[in-house]
Amino acid sequence: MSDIGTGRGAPTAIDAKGIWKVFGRDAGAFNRLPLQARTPETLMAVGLVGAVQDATFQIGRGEVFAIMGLSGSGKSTLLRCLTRLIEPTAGEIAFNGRDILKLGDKELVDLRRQRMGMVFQHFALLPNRTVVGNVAFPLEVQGMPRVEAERRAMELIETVGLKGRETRFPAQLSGGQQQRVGIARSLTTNPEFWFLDEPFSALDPLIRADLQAEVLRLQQTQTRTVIFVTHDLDEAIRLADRIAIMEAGRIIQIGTPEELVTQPATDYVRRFVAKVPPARVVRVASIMTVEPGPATAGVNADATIADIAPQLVAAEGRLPVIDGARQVGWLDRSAALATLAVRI
Ligand SMILES: Nc1ncnc2c1ncn2[C@@H]1O[C@H](COP(=O)(O)OP(=O)(O)OP(=O)(O)O)[C@@H](O)[C@H]1O
Repeated sequence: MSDIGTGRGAPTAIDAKGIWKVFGRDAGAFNRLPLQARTPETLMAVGLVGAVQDATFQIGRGEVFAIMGLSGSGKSTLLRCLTRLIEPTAGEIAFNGRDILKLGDKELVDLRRQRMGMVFQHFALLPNRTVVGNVAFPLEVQGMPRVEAERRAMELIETVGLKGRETRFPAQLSGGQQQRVGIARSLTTNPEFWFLDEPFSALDPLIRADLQAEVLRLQQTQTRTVIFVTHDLDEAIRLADRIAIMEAGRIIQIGTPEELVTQPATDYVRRFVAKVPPARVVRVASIMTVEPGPATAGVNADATIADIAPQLVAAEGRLPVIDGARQVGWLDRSAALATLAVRI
């Protein structure tokens, strides 16, 4: 399988270690608790809520990383800790090796303005600015002359499919269009880190699918490190290289969609992924026979079995598997068809 885009093998962009976020009247009491006493039960006994508990993970540069779980499991709190919109109670967070919890206010503002883009469920557009005025705003804040900022804004407005609506005000747009403005605005500064918190959940299914496709398209043209929160497994599978599953403040498994479906760590994860058809997540590379050969055409090692269903229908026997321009193996047609038919 290719490492590009999966973040595997890529340098670590975000390194989070032992992150806790505790809410409560005396949240400071948490840091006075001995390490072994930092359990949900003890916290509850002293009137604290462990919204995020001991989260440790790395995200590779260029990786799309989803945080998912049921309502109240701590997804938004974790995302906000990563951007320091909420200060973690304990833990370490490094971006490209630099500890962001040690940044002063000005450095943090600079980091957010120059290298982070953020999109939230509620669009938070400026009501008195037009579409182009909203999208250009982050660049103007950075000091770019208005004409230049608006020129760059126009490019992004076109990218998100809002050309022709640039002089409208937010109130004159539908929810989906407003969210597109939010997406364009979050990208004007060409951020290295893109944080999205349930960006599409207020939208109807067709617009949602359009915007998901837009995110994938943008990711192919300008690779960035993307961290997004969703409670929609379908969305996570579609967009993410890896998914972190949270339950009651803890990350209980991190894996590719295929790993979560084929090797769920707990019953909770198993129930979460129970409805996912394996063919949607199992990749050709996982079930092929490794055997280099001379073929230059065949099925892509990185494709899912569902992706190659039309080729399976037409094929006989086995299909060459291609990675880049090389044949890396063979895919047995009946083994692949079994994935389509079977639940794991
Ligand atoms: N400011 C706060 N004060 C106290 N408790 C909070 C605060 N913010 C969040 N919590 C609690 O922390 C836990 C995690 O909340 P969070 O919003 O991160 O969950 P979530 O998984 O994003 O949920 P949802 O999908 O419903 O948005 C919840 O129990 C919530 O009640």
